[in-house]
Amino acid sequence: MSLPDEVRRHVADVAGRARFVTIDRETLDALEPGPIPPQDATRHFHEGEPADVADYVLTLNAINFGSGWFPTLRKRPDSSGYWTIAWALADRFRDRGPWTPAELRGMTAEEVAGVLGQEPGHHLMALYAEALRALGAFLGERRAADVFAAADGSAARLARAVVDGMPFYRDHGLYKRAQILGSDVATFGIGELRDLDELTMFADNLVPHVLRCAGALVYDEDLAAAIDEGDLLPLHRAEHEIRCCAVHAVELLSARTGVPARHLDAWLWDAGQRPEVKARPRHRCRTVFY
Ligand SMILES: Nc1nc2c(c(CN[C@H]3C=C[C@H](O)[C@@H]3O)cn2[C@@H]2O[C@H](COP(=O)(O)O)[C@@H](O)[C@H]2O)c(=O)[nH]1
Repeated sequence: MSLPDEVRRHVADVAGRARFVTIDRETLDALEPGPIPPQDATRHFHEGEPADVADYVLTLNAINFGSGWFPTLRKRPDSSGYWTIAWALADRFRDRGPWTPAELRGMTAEEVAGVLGQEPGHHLMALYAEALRALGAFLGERRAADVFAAADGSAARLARAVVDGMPFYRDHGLYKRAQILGSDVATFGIGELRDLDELTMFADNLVPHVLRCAGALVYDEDLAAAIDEGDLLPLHRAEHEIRCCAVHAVELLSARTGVPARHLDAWLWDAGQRPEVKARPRHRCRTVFY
């Protein structure tokens, strides 16, 4: 079974017996997909040699997590947590190019903090350094382009490779970062992948929040109160139900509209950048998975 199919089966099972989250089918079935946003050429590194852009995509993906800590990060102007990290990394690639696998294997929290403009002692910097050291070990003497080529045109196979190769990708049942990697390889124009439409929605904390704001996901009273209070959720249980129900809801939306889940994800995630959506607290969980 392909990794995305494994996710589809898992989320349908969790959604079918969820205790804290329900999918409001009437609201979901009334949703009409919106536009996919254009690429951001300032805050993403698109302009380099293809091999360097490939290194950027994999390096960014390896640290594309930390949303549970984002309120404690120093943000760049008009930029969310993700965009702060993506932009700072893009500037590092502009100034000094990619890290070599050997440099990645020797990565320190101090160096990452320096690149990202954060406090060296911030816990997330230690996690990012650990993630980048694991990337360096996973690469060996390869470059990202070699990893993408080894996937032989399959986003599902690429996802399985990073899950097997790096512990921080083992977001079992959802595999958010492993799946968005293939989508980003396509988005950045650095590889042809033939099974992109097989990917599921990328289970972060923002897309479920957009669905909740739209009324398509309904949380039980205590869970909603905890989230609205800004409480950190423990990994799994209610947090896992939120992400699974969101992925399942997007699968239902994709089946009805014919729009691939990864495109629905891009529309919903972009909608989540709107101030009125950001003004309402979304769920926060301190994990390396998203
Ligand atoms: N579901 C989904 N989650 C996504 C993305 C992105 C950005 N990627 C796209 C952007 C342009 C390219 O097209 C990339 O594909 C980041 N995240 C997650 O969001 C969270 C942070 O959010 P905020 O606190 O607002 O920065 C964090 O867990 C981060 O991992 C996405 O696209 N979908």
